[in-house]
Amino acid sequence: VTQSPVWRAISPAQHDQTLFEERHLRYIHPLGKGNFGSVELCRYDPLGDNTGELVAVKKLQPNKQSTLEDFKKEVKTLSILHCDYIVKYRGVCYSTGRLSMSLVMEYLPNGSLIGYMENNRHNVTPRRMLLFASQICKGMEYLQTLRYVHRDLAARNILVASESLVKIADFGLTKVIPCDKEYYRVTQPGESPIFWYAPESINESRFSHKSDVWSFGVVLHELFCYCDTNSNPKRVRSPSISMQLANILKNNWRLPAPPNCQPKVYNLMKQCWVYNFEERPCFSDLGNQIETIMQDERE
Ligand SMILES: N#CCCn1cc(-c2nc(Nc3ccc(C4CCNCC4)cc3)nc3c2CCN3)cn1
Repeated sequence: VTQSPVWRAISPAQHDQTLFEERHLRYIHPLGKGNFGSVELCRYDPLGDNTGELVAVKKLQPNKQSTLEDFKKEVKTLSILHCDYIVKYRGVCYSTGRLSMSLVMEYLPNGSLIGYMENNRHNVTPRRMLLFASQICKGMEYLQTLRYVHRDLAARNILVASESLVKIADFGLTKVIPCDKEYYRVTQPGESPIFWYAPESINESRFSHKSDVWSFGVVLHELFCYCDTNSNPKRVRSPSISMQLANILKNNWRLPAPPNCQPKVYNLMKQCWVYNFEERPCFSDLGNQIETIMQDERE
């Protein structure tokens, strides 16, 4: 019966837009490294005439930390997220032979916020930074409605879709908070980006929407420093660094205000960095405060 014309016309495999055939996925060049994998620019060109669309493809790089299971969870997570401020899932590509798969996503031509801010330092105004911040806030608010904790909110994981739109990406560390708890405890901390971590995440590997708020404060700081890592180095490697960082945070040391940063904006950062996570604002509070500052902000 499968050979009859009716069956052939509607066989789902042919019309499953989320299934990308490896033979039509043309590699172009690398785009970056995420959690658990590298991201490459490809053209999906089934007609073979270069009219196919550009896509960003994340290939799993299995190593001690990341397994196919983790990657499948990342794919599943991204596939159910539908928000203007979150990078769009396009589908998967199963590689023949090798027991591996790739995640296919929309390609955002301007790259990550880091490179964008460094290259456009002179024409990004504080007002535009606040627009980007409010969009990240909205994306995080959406994630929170689904009980997702991103756990790796950082400028390197924010992508620039256009000069007026940014999107959250890299859900490799994202976890769902169980229904009976308000936080997620991680067993193996792995390669932790501790300079974006809240104190409870450093000390107890405890992650919640409020620890994402702390990281959002660090992203705000990165934004208002034009992602210039010289002004505030945020990636230092040493065995005792997490203990030292935990102590200075406990003693209320915080990142200094970025140069020429309005007090109202630095005040937002400091709210995100309140030691006790219960006293930190939620993303909707932050979003409202940012909108208010934007209205007061004269261009
Ligand atoms: N997040 C996260 C960490 C992992 N990661 C994700 C991407 C990614 N990049 C792009 N686009 C992209 C990236 C770089 C450039 C240039 C910048 C100048 N220098 C040369 C390269 C251009 C455009 N689009 C994407 C993605 C994922 C979904 N869509 C890259 N790294």
